[in-house]
Amino acid sequence: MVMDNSFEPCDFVLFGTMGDLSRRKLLPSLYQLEKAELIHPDTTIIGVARQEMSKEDYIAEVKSNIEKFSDKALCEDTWNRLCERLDYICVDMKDINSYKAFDDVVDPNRVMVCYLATPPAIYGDICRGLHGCDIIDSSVRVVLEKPIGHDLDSSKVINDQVSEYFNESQIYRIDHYLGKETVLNLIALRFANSIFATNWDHNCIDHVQISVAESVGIEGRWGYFDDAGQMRDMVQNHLLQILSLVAMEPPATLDADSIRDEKLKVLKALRPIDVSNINDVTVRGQYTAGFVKGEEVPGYLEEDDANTRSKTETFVAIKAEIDNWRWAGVPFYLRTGKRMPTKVSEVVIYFKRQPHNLFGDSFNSLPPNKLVIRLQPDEGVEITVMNKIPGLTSSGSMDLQKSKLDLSFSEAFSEERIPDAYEKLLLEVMLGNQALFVRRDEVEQAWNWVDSILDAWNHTAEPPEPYQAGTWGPVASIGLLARENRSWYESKLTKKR
Ligand SMILES: NC(=O)C1=CN([C@@H]2O[C@H](COP(=O)(O)OP(=O)(O)OC[C@H]3O[C@@H](n4cnc5c(N)ncnc54)[C@H](OP(=O)(O)O)[C@@H]3O)[C@@H](O)[C@H]2O)C=CC1
Ligand SMILES: O=C1O[C@H](COP(=O)(O)O)[C@@H](O)[C@H](O)[C@H]1O
Repeated sequence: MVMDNSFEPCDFVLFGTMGDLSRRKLLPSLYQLEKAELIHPDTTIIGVARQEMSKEDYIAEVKSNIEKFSDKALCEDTWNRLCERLDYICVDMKDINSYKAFDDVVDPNRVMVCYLATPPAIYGDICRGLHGCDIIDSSVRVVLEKPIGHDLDSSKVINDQVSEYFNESQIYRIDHYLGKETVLNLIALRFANSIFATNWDHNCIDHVQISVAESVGIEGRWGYFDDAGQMRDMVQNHLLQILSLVAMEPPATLDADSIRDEKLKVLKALRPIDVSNINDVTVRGQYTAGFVKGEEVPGYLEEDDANTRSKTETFVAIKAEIDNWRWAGVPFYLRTGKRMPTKVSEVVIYFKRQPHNLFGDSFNSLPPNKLVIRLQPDEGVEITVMNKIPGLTSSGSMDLQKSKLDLSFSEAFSEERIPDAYEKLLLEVMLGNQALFVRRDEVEQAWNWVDSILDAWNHTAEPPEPYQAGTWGPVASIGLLARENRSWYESKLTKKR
């Protein structure tokens, strides 16, 4: 391990340590960081929840969770080191008096990281409670989970509550897609390769597709999901972050604000969608019963705890446009949904056809160049290029064939384990690097764009279009591209099934 001066020990406090996110993602990620020897030897990890539990019981809980959610058998050596760091306190986060428990477990002279894996509605209570026991100073960092709010106004309220006690430089807003290796690779791909850097605009690119398909349904989270829908759950954050990275201008440096300034400019340039164009540029759907990977699954309205009249969308497709010099006339088609045939996230850049045909019919019948960036799974990059079919012809013409240059990360970097996004983000927050976290103005600008779409959907009062689980969404989503003589990219992962 290389530990430089920025690597300080900290008290890492995990609020909501018994919740779903902590169990499935955060605790296993801390274990992986321990395994990679990336946690400072003096760092402590303190779980906070409202149930009475001894430290020993907490440690046993954490162990069984890591065993359940890690991909490999527990490494005893790693576990022994991790469990030495663990402690637990019982706090009712809404009760200011219960924060006294912190006095016994945190050291005021060390950096404290407060990870709020709780409902956002209690972020304000937690900040007030920490302030009440006098442990907030400029060295304390607070990590906020998404979604921050339900719309622009409620997100401002939450951000204001947190900002009463923390400066923006202390606030780390998580969008876990920013911790995915392949999402980060968008920056490397664009700005470390002149073949892409110089061709990345309306002169060369016809359109862009961003698809984030999930095969899972709502995973027992009806209460949360029905209030949110796919628009708030996925588009407001993950898809708009991917879009910003694909479309942003080159940042001056890789420091946090250089990148965030450029992403913000993209979000500000998104053409508003409202009642005047909602039906032309958006499609929303809701899954009905069907089969995913051969297994029968219920429809959204038949999920546990469902309100059978819900109009919440589980699928969204949008034709987005960015009104700036670089992207004039280049549509960005976004698509995301639950209960689709397979889990796959891809960005596909469709380049324009060459202006003059030297090659006759074979040129016209082949699609122009395409760059496919596979974000997950089977992470990699694929480029479609034209080649001459080898051989002799009497006419002197050339017959073309498309071929693929396919770089699969698992083959190219076979020695490297691809870390989970949360591992990367937990490490960054311990290092105090904000580059992979979302700034307040980005969150609010994203809400601004999304709110207008949600308002327009409410105004039209039309229900989402049904689509059968295990399909690619409502038929209208095909129409969104077909009427412009385009079609959704068919992932090679779908073809493999
Ligand atoms: N789960 C996921 O996959 C994802 C979650 N998120 C976000 O992460 C956050 C946590 O989500 P998730 O883990 O699913 O939620 P859960 O409801 O599973 O967990 C929340 C935790 O907070 C605790 N809590 C709530 N109120 C209090 C209180 N007053 N005092 C003490 N503890 C309290 C709960 O304790 P108790 O068990 O006692 O109720 C629970 O352990 C949310 O902001 C969510 O939007 C973001 C992306 C994905
Ligand atoms: O934030 C969320 O993301 C997951 C999808 O994340 P992934 O890393 O598995 O692609 C989504 O299922 C969940 O509903 C949402 O809250």
